[in-house]
Amino acid sequence: MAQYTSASTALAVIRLRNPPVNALSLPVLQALEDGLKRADADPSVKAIMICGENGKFSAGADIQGFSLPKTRGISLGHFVSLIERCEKPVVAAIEGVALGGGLEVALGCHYRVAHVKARMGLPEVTIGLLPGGEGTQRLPRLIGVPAALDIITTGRHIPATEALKLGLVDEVVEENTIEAAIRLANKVIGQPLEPRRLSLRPVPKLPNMEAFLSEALVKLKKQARRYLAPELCFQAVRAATELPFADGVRKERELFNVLLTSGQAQALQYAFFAERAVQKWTTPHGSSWQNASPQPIHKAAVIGLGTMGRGIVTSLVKASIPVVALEQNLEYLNTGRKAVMLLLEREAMKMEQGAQTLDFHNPARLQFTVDFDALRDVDLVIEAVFENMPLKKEIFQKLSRICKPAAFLCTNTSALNIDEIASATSRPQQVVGTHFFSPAHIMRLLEIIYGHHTSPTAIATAVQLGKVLKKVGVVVGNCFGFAGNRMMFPYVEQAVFLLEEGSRPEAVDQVLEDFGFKIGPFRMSDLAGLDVAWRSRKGRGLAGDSVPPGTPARQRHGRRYSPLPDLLCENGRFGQKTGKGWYQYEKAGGRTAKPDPWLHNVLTQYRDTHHIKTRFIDQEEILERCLFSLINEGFDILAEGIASGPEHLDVIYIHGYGWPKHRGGPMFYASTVGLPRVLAKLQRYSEAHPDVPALRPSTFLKKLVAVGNPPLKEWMSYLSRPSNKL
Ligand SMILES: CC(C)(COP(=O)(O)OP(=O)(O)OC[C@H]1O[C@@H](n2cnc3c(N)ncnc32)[C@H](O)[C@@H]1OP(=O)(O)O)[C@@H](O)C(=O)NCCC(=O)NCCSC(=O)/C=C/CCCCCCCCCCCCC(=O)O
Repeated sequence: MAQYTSASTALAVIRLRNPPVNALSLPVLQALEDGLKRADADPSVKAIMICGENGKFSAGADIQGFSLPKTRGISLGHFVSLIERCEKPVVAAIEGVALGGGLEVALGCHYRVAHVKARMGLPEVTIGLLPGGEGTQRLPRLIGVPAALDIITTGRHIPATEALKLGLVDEVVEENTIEAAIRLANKVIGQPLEPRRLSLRPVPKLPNMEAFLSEALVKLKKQARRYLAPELCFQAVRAATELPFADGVRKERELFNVLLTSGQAQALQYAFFAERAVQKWTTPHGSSWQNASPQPIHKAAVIGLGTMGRGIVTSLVKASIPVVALEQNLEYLNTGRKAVMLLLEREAMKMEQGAQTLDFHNPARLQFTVDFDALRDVDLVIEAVFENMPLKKEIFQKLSRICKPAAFLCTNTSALNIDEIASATSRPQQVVGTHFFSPAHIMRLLEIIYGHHTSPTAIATAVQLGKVLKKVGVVVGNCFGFAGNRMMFPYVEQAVFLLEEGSRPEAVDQVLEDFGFKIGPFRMSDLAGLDVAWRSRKGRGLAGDSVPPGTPARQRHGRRYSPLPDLLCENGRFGQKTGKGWYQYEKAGGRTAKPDPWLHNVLTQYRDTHHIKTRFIDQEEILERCLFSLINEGFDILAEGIASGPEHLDVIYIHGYGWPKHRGGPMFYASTVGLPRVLAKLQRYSEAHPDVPALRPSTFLKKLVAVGNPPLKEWMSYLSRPSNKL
């Protein structure tokens, strides 16, 4: 828990010990206190060093423990103050990470020595909290308000070199941190400790403190979208500028308790563990890390340099994987090359700020070609051409002939059948879906889709590739739209139905943006381009010439259908790219959405033509119909074994679809609303709209309500058998 030893007669060593990251549990903190008291009482001890076991200082308070009743009333500040008040110099030896409560412990120490590879930070804001171990009061006193506010409100990790520049640490070493800390401890024995006690220091003044704080608050509020923690972090830091230390600490504790009981902290902590849970993937057939080893990818290829392909190439280059980028002709290749180079230059500039370099001018690292033969020696190919099954099959047939037998063949598709694509090859076991999200070099989600024949090794290799690309890879089964888009279809469908019934794009978007989405469904469709889904609907016989004559305008296959999106496309309104879609924009490619009187007129005429009685639709109905239909689909996906748990769907939505993280993801949100309420509302909406299957409650949801609304982590145990539609 925390081991007490002595490095020499004069030096006591307290080693935090709680693998894997030395999280601060109650036993760790108790042992820390015992160690301090023992060292204080021992006259032969002249200095104390605090370090962490296994090359990691500490990743902070044990996040699992926040909700436990036994931790109520426990103050980390008490332990940090004990360190600071120590009459013998205390030196922190920081290796690996010192995060959250870990860094607060280090701030209680009189001196800090860090290894050059160590990272420090106060990431509590990312789990819905604030640094509640007096960190909001000590850090501004040490490094000033602007830097402290940045670190506390963003939660970003600071590399040791930056920490040294900021004055967060006293020394950075390249070799043995423990020895360097011992040296420093021996050097400072006998020196006055008062100036080293941060609680006694004043907060450094700024000539324009009030203006600085007001501006920072405006910025934070703009980004927060109902996410409480950044603003409360701000208030705690402001308290440090206005109040004496002890009063600031009281304020910090008060704000911490508001966050702890807000529900947002619970959602964000759930999201933290969900992200880690999905990395331990399994499939209904029993494949998992346990029985599959990823193969190394020394060289990759990307086919197609459209928007997706460009982002994927950029991601691979950033991960130092040599890439062959292939296009169908020289004209497309040159356009693609220029676009990729631009992206890489931008990325290189960003990386330079963090003292990293990006080498992409070397042809051994990035090669552009129109020749499929250049793909002979690659270990993995990612095909990223547009969503056209015959084209994808033609490419996979070619790849099957040209690539070496061990090569993995990935398809970047957002909905198409992996098995059908794999059927074009002689190695379906090596075919896997890799659904990147646009922009692919920025968005963190990677949906990894296994087909009927995909081998565990191929899945493991794709998951490992995701890790190397710094993505969150979520393994799902094969069905139309996979997990993410399949849940998105009913959401967007409801949004359009709401327009038919009387609402407007701006009203629907506003409700969902107020809920916390980055952008509502109509702004999102305009951004993505309405033509993409139109092409898909035409391909599936839902729109255009392939619709059988005599089909009612607002019905397909006996279900309600809205031709409104088709109508927009027929008028050349493809969204931002054409300057018009559900909104109007300042120009083609413009970003500022303005309500469009043209659309409002079209909606009025449309309702008249189809004899739809317009009614006022309130915010509650907008929110529930959009979200509950999406969640309902999620329950079907779980029941079919397409995703292995609700956490998977939540991670997909947080990292791929702009779901507000402080609401934990759609399935977590459903659990907070209460499944009986979700079911009751779906039943009501379904009765009002019997021709909309997406509103018909899922059998699995009904079952969970019937068994008494169990907690989310128990849901999967109510499925009688793990099944998959494959
Ligand atoms: C950067 C990381 C540290 C490491 O990243 P990586 O190498 O990629 O590894 P991971 O897969 O992320 O993590 C490995 C495993 O470790 C688990 N983990 C990581 N951090 C914690 C943590 N802080 N608590 C619990 N468990 C943690 C992780 O789940 C993995 O487990 P598994 O292998 O999947 O099973 C990265 O992990 C990271 O960023 N971690 C989070 C850092 C963070 O957010 N820190 C802030 C924590 S909040 C805090 O410090 C708040 C302080 C203020 C007030 C506190 C008041 C309460 C005081 C005492 C309460 C003590 C409760 C005690 C309960 C008890 O005794 O039982």
